[in-house]
Amino acid sequence: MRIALIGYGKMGKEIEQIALSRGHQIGLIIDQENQADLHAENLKNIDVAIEFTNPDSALGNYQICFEANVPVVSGTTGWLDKIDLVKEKCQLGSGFFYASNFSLGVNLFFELNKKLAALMAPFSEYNADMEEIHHIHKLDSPSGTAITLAEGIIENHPKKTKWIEAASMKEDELSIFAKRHGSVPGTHSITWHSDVDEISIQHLAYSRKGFALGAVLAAEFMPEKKGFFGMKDLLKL
Ligand SMILES: NC(=O)c1ccc[n+]([C@@H]2O[C@H](COP(=O)([O-])OP(=O)(O)OC[C@H]3O[C@@H](n4cnc5c(N)ncnc54)[C@H](O)[C@@H]3O)[C@@H](O)[C@H]2O)c1
Ligand SMILES: O=C(O)C1=N[C@H](C(=O)O)CCC1
Repeated sequence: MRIALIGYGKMGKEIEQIALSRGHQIGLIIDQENQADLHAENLKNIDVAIEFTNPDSALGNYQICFEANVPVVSGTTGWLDKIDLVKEKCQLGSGFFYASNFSLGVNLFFELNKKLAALMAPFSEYNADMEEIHHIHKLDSPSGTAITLAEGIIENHPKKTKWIEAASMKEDELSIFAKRHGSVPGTHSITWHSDVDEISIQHLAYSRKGFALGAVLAAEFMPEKKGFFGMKDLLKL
């Protein structure tokens, strides 16, 4: 496959290594300095674009790819307030794959988190909170992964109706504590506390390799696809 990398930062470079090792070609690399090169002519022989930039640039990049009929895999977080615009484009025939976290381990963790929340539903003596830790360069907070985890709890626990990024004493609010340290690739923990004990689950990424491999597998899934896809479609979870 010929891949366009849009965003050649920490993730773009990691994805390049995995894509080359799986026999793909990188046909185009776009970063901030040459963003004007992202246009239909340069996308002509591209099978799929992989986009990891930032919350402000993502939607514009998707639109250019959609106009050029190139499917997009994106992991950029912090832009989901505009997701309806992307879904509308997908209904009109564009192809888009999104995951707040592309790693297999995190996607298994999403399922475990939902099951634990459902198990806790009848036991009001337990209350949950969440901690996420990432590197100091991360722009968005809480992480996209933390928001997906929070949504998994809210869907499966009748008392939780919203998340907040602060300590809350309200029973219906799930507290998320976002911390930024050094070069941490991504750690997410959920703890259910009672007066007598606690149960914690944690996912800790050792590096960005798991995210990058998931993004390349998503890219391999996308050529010729139309519609909006996610990790559930890829992993059949
Ligand atoms: N879904 C996942 O599994 C996953 C994993 C890691 C990171 N992320 C997300 O991916 C995004 C990128 O992460 P990163 O660690 O690679 O960040 P990064 O800052 O290292 O890289 C982003 C790159 O995008 C470039 N850029 C900025 N504006 C651009 C534009 N208009 N066009 C093209 N390139 C542009 C920057 O110059 C930079 O090189 C973030 O939103 C992060 O939260 C998601
Ligand atoms: O390094 C980042 O930035 C990460 N972003 C994603 C998120 O916001 O959840 C995935 C983990 C790494």
